[in-house]
Amino acid sequence: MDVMIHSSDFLLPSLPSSPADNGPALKYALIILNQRLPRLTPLLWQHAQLRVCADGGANRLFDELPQLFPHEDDVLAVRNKYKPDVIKGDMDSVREDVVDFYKNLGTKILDESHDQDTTDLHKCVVYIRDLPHLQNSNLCILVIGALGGRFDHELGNINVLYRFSAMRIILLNDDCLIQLLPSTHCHEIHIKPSIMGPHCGLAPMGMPSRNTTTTGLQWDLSNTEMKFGGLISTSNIAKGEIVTVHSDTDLIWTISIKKT
Ligand SMILES: Nc1ncnc2c1ncn2[C@@H]1O[C@H](COP(=O)(O)OP(=O)(O)OP(=O)(O)O)[C@@H](O)[C@H]1O
Ligand SMILES: Cc1ncc(C[n+]2csc(CCO)c2C)c(N)n1
Repeated sequence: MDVMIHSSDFLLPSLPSSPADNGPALKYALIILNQRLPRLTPLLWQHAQLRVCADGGANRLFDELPQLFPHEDDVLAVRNKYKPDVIKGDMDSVREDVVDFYKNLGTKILDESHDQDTTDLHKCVVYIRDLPHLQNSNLCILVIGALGGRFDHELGNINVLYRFSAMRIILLNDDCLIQLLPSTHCHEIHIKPSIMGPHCGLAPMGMPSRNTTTTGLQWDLSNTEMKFGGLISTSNIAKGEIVTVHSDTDLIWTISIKKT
């Protein structure tokens, strides 16, 4: 079975010119959801080649991004600099003045109000997935605003990880990140202890796992069964710089991000 390598290079001030630890050279896309912008936003924005706002996520960019630059008194200059490539969703939350502002800067506005069966995050992931110039590239989608807040939204956001399990998608805020580890691969997770960890967790959310094995954790699993209603791994500790995971089912992996 192939090994999938996971790095957290996107949390570094600048992306390394060659990928760390034999991992693939990844390109990043950023999706901004409708919750308070994390302090990490400017860093992730800088690393991304494509920036997409999900519906009301555009209000957050417009209203809150200037607040992340308190020493910059030209609010308009900040807004002009941080122009999203696309705003997509059912458009029931983004304000008209915000749409007009970004439309004038050249942002693509994609109104999918006819679709009331998929979430705005789902719609944005489909947009990125179907972009011809990004196909076959090693793309990782970073999603901010997905954790905390309304629990139905959180469930919907996690469900997107399962629906697009072949894509690399990472949900993150200032405190932690979460991602799916598909059972199609063995996983090697590279951890930079100066910026993340040690607290971490591993859980099957779709279906029980009959067999999960890990290395590099304080409480490793060895052909262990995990299920909701039984054992799941929370408040675990990543001991070193590499954690490996192998399981018969897709698992949710989470690790804390350090305050810098
Ligand atoms: N409180 C929240 N908690 C977690 N995620 C959220 C929350 N609010 C919004 N989101 C995320 O941001 C996206 C855009 O949210 P927005 O408020 O613009 O639209 P919505 O009408 O509430 O969402 P949707 O149309 O997807 O049901 C949502 O699809 C969801 O992924
Ligand atoms: C079983 C079921 N539950 C809820 C919704 C409603 N819904 C799901 S996603 C979404 C947001 C559209 O942007 C809305 C309104 C549905 N369609 N089907």
